[in-house]
Amino acid sequence: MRVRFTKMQGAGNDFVVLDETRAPLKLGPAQYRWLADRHFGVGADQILSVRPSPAPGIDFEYVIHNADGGEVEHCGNGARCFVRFVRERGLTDKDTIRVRTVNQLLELRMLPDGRVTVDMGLPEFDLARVPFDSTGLAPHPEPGWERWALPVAGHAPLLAVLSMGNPHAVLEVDAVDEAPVASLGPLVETHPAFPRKVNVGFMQVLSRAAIRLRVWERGAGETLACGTGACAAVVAGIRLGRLDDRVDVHTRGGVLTIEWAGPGHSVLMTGPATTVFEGEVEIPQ
Ligand SMILES: N[C@@H](CCC[C@H](N)C(=O)O)C(=O)O
Repeated sequence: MRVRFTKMQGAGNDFVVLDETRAPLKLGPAQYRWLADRHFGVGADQILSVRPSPAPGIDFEYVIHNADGGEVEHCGNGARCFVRFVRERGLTDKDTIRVRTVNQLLELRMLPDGRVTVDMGLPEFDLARVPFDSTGLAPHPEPGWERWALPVAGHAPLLAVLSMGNPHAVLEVDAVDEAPVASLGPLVETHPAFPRKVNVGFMQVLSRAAIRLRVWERGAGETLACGTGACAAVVAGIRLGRLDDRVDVHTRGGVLTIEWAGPGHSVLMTGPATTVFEGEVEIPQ
């Protein structure tokens, strides 16, 4: 099957974007995996499929697959790339775009400088909805919240657990460059306490308005940036009393600005989104 695609990136988190606004491509998990493969396919952390409006008042629908072929709920950097994609292809000329994902309705705004602001919705702290099974684990209470010591490979990292529409665990480290992202990340990702697995953020607090962050992503491994991971880390840092309500998140691929006014408020994420190239490939069946 021959497919046209656009390669995009947001703070170094990279995507193959597919235009399904005229006709569905009907790809399966093996085909998504091939598109994401950096050796045999195009190469990407996630595949974004842009589909037509599913209902009045909503401009588009978009579907996200991780590099491992699994469908996921949310992708912050992908949402910004999605906006540039529909604008650059002339699919809309709106500055504010409403899009439905598998479990959310998002509002995205194109800024005059080319960056995009995404209303990422409300963070979810109900553990059952993350989902996180705390059976047998004792909470470590903190002023305003709690963290959880998760037994993994002889360690017990203290995790803040929440959902941004997708599941996140955030742990604080002294120096993010030395953090055990590739060794601890997959162990936490697949721990039975997270029945749908989890994205794992390693956060170094620089000041009340700046953090450094690396994320081991569920279904993709470490990426240069994770938008929902940046939101989860900042929300966790605010609830734990370490951060103010507007924070610059320094990732290995760029800076994302996250704002959260507290419970009951949506998280706002602002950052870059860039088209890298367009192409056409024959996907093996
Ligand atoms: N890179 C994304 C997150 C993509 C989905 C994630 N790996 C998951 O499985 O939930 C972002 O920018 O948020």
